[in-house]
Amino acid sequence: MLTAVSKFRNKSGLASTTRVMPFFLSTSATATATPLCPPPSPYPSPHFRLPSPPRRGLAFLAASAPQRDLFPTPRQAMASLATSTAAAAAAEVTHLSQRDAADIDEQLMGPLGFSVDQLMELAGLSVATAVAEVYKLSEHTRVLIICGPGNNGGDGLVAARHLYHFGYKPFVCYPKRTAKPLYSGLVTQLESLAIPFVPVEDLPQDLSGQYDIVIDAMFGFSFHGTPRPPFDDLIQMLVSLSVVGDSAKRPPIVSVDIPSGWHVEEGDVSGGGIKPDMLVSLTAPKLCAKKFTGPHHFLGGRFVPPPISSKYGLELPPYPGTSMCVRIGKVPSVDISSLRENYISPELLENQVMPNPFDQFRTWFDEAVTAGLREPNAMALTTVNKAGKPSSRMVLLKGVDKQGFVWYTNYGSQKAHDLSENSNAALLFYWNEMNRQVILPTACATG
Ligand SMILES: NC(=O)C1=CN([C@@H]2O[C@H](COP(=O)(O)OP(=O)(O)OC[C@H]3O[C@@H](n4cnc5c(N)ncnc54)[C@H](OP(=O)(O)O)[C@@H]3O)[C@@H](O)[C@H]2O)[C@H](O)CC1
Ligand SMILES: [K+]
Repeated sequence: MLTAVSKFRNKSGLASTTRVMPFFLSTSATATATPLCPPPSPYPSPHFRLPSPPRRGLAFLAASAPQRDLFPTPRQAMASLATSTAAAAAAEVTHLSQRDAADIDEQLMGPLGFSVDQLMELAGLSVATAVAEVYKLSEHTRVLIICGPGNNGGDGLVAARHLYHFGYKPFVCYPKRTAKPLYSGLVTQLESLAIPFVPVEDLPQDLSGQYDIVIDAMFGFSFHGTPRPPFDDLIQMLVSLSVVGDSAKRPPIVSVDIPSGWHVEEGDVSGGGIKPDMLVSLTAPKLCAKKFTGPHHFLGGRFVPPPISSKYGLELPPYPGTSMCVRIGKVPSVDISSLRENYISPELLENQVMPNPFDQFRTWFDEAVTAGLREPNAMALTTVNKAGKPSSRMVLLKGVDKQGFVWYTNYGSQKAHDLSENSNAALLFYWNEMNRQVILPTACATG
């Protein structure tokens, strides 16, 4: 029997300690082969249910389906904040003419000292990270990248390499290869990764069965006129793909910089062009992007120096943190029931955990810190008032030892008030990235 401790601060700032009543620890981690938690069902229960308390003491759960709606990770919260901030700024984003896009390119690679390889690498990396942000590896693995003869095609080749390293399985269709060292080098890099190059004639007319994502890297801002073979047929293939009604049943189309075949400024003039699900604009969106109606519009190419921004009066959203891409435009409304993740962590058996739950907690906590998780000491504290009404909030663990878990609050807080009326409380640590959570149902007492 051990004790959890909470320290309370009074309003004058003086800390006093709250002794938490004893709680029981499971010391029965015997060598049975019973999983502590079964593999989760991929289908969430239609009913909201509070987790049933574990047998006694600390419960260590691995690979368990998290209660996402109740408990977003700090990273998710950050991402959604960045997303909504960017969406608010979307109205202000500058759209470039074809001429300005080409001018900017020339200046970057002239007086501003960039090389095309460098810019292409950053552009392709942006595309790969944007794709990975929207289309999770757990549900989209096979990526077909159709590359054109120019730099847009080069971006596609670079993206293919990064997607490979992110764990995707890329396939490249590159029918008109450009005989320059930059492009042949990119091809060699992909060949060294055994990424298949698929001839146009080997592509199935209906791409839905073989690929989970199709990346259109055929033409960018230098496209003009109407598409010539073999790109005319390839574009038609993507057009037929996008008319399949149910977007969940076909691979999404991701266009790099410009939906290929669209007029760079006017957009899909005939109305019979590609309708991409996602557009990754590079440097700044081109005028045609105003006609993009798909759910995901991202900006990539995080390399614009101030002389370019000021010369062209560029209004662009800030990139969050170290990200290579940022969402612009409307944030799509999410079908909450479709949010699920496949958990592939190994099961956790009773005979794999330490006999002393505090030792096990400390090991997992240290692993969470070492893994670089943000605020691994954040925990949900649930208290219950005398009327039996529960309330939860996030608090920070300030210490742990064999006497218990320590956090701070002041006497005036609701949690302190609840605890003074009712000593029942629960703590929950949730380390999403490690597929782990620790639950402590316990009784607290001030001291
Ligand atoms: N600063 C940036 O944002 C950067 C963007 N990058 C990417 O580069 C493209 C622009 O690349 P560019 O090489 O200038 O142009 P395209 O990729 O659009 O393609 C030009 C080739 O396409 C041929 N073409 C043009 N029209 C047609 C057509 N109707 N049918 C068939 N082929 C066509 C063209 O041949 P031509 O003989 O007609 O001249 C070229 O071979 C930009 O959009 C970004 O994706 C950089 O990677 C980094 C910097
Ligand atoms: K494109």
